[in-house]
Amino acid sequence: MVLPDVAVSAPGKVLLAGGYLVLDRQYSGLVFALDARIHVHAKSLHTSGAELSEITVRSPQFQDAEWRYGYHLTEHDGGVAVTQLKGSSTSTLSPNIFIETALGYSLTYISAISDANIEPSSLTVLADKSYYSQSSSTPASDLHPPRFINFQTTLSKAHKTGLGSSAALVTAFIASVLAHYLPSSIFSPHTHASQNILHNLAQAAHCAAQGKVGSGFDVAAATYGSCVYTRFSPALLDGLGENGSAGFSERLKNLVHGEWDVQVLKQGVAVPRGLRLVMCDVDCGSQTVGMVKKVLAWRRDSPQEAKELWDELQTENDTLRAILSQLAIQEKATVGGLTEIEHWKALMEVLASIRKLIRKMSALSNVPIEPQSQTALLDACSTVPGVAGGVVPGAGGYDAVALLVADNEDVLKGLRGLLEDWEVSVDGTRDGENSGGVRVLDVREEMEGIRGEDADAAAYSGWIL
Ligand SMILES: Nc1ncnc2c1ncn2[C@@H]1O[C@H](COP(=O)(O)OP(=O)(O)O)[C@@H](O)[C@H]1O
Ligand SMILES: C[C@@](O)(CCOP(=O)(O)OP(=O)(O)O)CC(=O)O
Repeated sequence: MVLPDVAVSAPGKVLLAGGYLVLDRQYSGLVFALDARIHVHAKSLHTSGAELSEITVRSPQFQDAEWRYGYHLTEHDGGVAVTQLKGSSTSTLSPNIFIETALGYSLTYISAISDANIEPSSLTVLADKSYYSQSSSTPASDLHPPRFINFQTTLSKAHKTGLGSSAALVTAFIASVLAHYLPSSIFSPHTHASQNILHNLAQAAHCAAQGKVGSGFDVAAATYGSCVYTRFSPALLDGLGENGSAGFSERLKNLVHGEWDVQVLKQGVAVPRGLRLVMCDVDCGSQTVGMVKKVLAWRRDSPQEAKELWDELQTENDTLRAILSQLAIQEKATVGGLTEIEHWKALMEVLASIRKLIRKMSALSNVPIEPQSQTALLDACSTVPGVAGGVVPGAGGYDAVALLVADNEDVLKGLRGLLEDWEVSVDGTRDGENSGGVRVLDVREEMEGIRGEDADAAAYSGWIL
């Protein structure tokens, strides 16, 4: 049977409100998908016959980014095991744990639910520019710059901008493999039922590859798009075991088809017309390792203090969502009229109030969630005309700020002007040490999650072998 060429894309994310809180099912996170996407194209691989069971994955925007896998059904219902094959002249032996795990989980799921013949295939990963801070390989004067650029470095040397590349990659990759091997009556990225399957499978694979169970808001955004996210109980993944262990195939199928207590609310989540999200990447060698552990340790040690603060934060986060959604419904927020309406003031106030509570959490937990240099940056951005305010997104730290601004070019110009010579330094370090510039990323919010793409799209030509 001839299997179709397919392409699927998944968006990046920003957790605008609810960092840390979202780790607990009692609270939720307001997550926006971003229009920076990772695409995965899949097609049949016509081998010369030397290696029959082979799947090749390439990420051609990076140097040495080709991985070849052999695969076979294991004994005792252990699922489909994949093993990285020795490189050809162009392929690398350095593993890509996210791709390897996503491939093993997808093939195991396919073999558990169907008789599909897993023929050799070739997958190509293409990421939008904003995932990495590398300077573009195309001149700025180019009127029609290509969608995908050569990042001219290796994956391990590339400087990530924190948009959630591994979650978007794993989600798009699994969707692409399922869409390639399964008939569209069984899996199609647009149907709700398929999205639930994809979400569950991607969460399981992403946790396995990461070696930890986070809240999963990034995989939820990659699948469903912008939403209010209440996490799944981590216990759901208990007992799944490793790919290849006896009975893994059945356990994975049951997990993916089972009831998940995750909650994804899309209604009432919007950025109104006339407003937009802006992400700024801070190029600062910050050390954020261990921040989650430290915040959770503070919460364990001071449960009452933490509960009061988190409840207050949740209320403000809900208010932020409500203001945005009311504005979206009213659609009064035209570019010219926006600053006049009452909601604009309310939006500024709620962002300021969220920041105040986050700074309180920073102080109480002694974790630099909104460190002083980010306070200075956010304060300065908030003085630019047309900027309602901003926050440190996700876990916070020195890496990024997210702003809500009137959607027009003058505001962006104002911001770029401010940031041109701005330097953020890790608090307590000397000038120039551990410091870096700030860049407005070319991304904005987007409502949609996983998306089937045209496999023959012109943007892919030249990248697919
Ligand atoms: N474009 C890509 N091509 C291939 N692998 C990728 C790509 N983007 C991300 N990955 C995989 O995801 C890993 C990065 O994941 P991680 O460090 O968790 O970053 P993030 O916070 O962006 O998710 C990479 O080491 C690689 O395995
Ligand atoms: C602390 C958190 O609630 C949010 C972290 O959000 P980030 O967006 O900072 O995450 P990474 O992209 O994984 O670095 C942890 C979680 O929800 O898993």
